[in-house]
Amino acid sequence: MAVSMWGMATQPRFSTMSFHISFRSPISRCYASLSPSHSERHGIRIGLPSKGRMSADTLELLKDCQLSVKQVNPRQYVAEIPQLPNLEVWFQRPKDIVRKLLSGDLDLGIVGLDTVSEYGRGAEDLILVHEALEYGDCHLSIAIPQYGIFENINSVKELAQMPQWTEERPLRVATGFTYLGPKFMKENGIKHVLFSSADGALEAAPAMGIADAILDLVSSGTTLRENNLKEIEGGTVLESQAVLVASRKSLMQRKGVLEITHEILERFEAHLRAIGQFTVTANMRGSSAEDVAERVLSQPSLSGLQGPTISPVFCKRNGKVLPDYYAIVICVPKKELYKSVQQLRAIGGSGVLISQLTYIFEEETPRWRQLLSKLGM
Ligand SMILES: Nc1ncnc2c1ncn2[C@@H]1O[C@H](COP(=O)(O)OP(=O)(O)OP(=O)(O)O)[C@@H](O)[C@H]1O
Ligand SMILES: O=P(O)(O)OC[C@H]1O[C@H](OP(=O)(O)OP(=O)(O)O)[C@H](O)[C@@H]1O
Ligand SMILES: [Mg+2]
Repeated sequence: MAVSMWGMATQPRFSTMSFHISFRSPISRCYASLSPSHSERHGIRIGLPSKGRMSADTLELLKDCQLSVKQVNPRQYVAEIPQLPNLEVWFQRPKDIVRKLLSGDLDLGIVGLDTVSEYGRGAEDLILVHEALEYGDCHLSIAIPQYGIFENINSVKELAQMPQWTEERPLRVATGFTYLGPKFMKENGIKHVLFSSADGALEAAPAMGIADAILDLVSSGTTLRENNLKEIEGGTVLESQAVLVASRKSLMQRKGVLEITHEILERFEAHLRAIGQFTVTANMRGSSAEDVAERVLSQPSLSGLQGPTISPVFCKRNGKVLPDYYAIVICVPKKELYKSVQQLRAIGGSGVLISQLTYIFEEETPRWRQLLSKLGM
């Protein structure tokens, strides 16, 4: 057995093949005996991270989508979203959200893709409804020391080819990702690896002599740098960000889950599309709406998502109602904002008003189609 597991402290050795974490934790089994099982309960449940770096951003995303969570106090693990009265919110640790989706104790959840991949272990019952909620960005990566025998090692290939690793003395990797780690090594044909399960401050393991390398989440890279570790080419196991995940069984069988998922998905997509877009309105004189449109469209930063929308603003002159000037409305990406204002001014625009967009609803939610097709509908 090339890839195997060793315990860091007093844990016994495990081989990867025989190392299986039960999806149903003792806690969820205990809940199951106390509360109605998957088929018996009627409420629809979403699991949200109870703590950690995903927690605040998740609540903020929901709030931005007008789905504010009403939680009586931070230690209460059940809450509600008044806009979605049929939905129960349960605050759980990210890994428990995935475990409870699999055990049928939750229907929907928001966690990092890393957590879904590690604790979901490719289970068919888990469906990614939205795979890019645009926060919680990080990647799961192998890191090795910058010094000593690793000084000139810069890729996974070079790491694997080091003569130091043998069956008797394998490469020791400390990680909390005891499913994804061995899987990655196997897929990359890396022999003579021994994984140890550990959580928290993994970056200290090489300097302490406990491991040769680590496999952990990286976002800014500061922790690696501060501990004289480096990432290597080909060593990224997974790119991760927050995702909306659902139980296939719940979507297909539990009344109302599909409808609630549709509403949440529509709001998420419309909101995320709107982030970074502004509506810009301005006034412009011109002989006709077409004349104004031509001037607007001659500028590269003013073409908008669709449009521009140009409406006549009327006034009464000598008893006659006539178009006096035109109001222009366009959508502009945040990074183009100032350029757009300059271009509007250059073509005679005045009174430029800018407001942030909350939602952009398209005719159809692309991910909804994808979800239905994943469900075979
Ligand atoms: N730099 C980062 N380190 C760890 N996780 C990150 C980072 N950046 C984003 N994340 C995301 O945040 C998620 C939750 O991380 P967090 O450390 O808050 O909780 P946790 O690790 O599950 O809790 P605990 O460490 O107490 O077990 C990760 O699964 C990942 O998706
Ligand atoms: O690339 P960086 O921005 O430096 O972030 C990476 C670090 O953040 C996480 O630890 P966390 O803060 O969650 O502490 P933990 O080890 O207790 O989980 C992760 O396990 C890394 O150690
Ligand atoms: Mg952590």
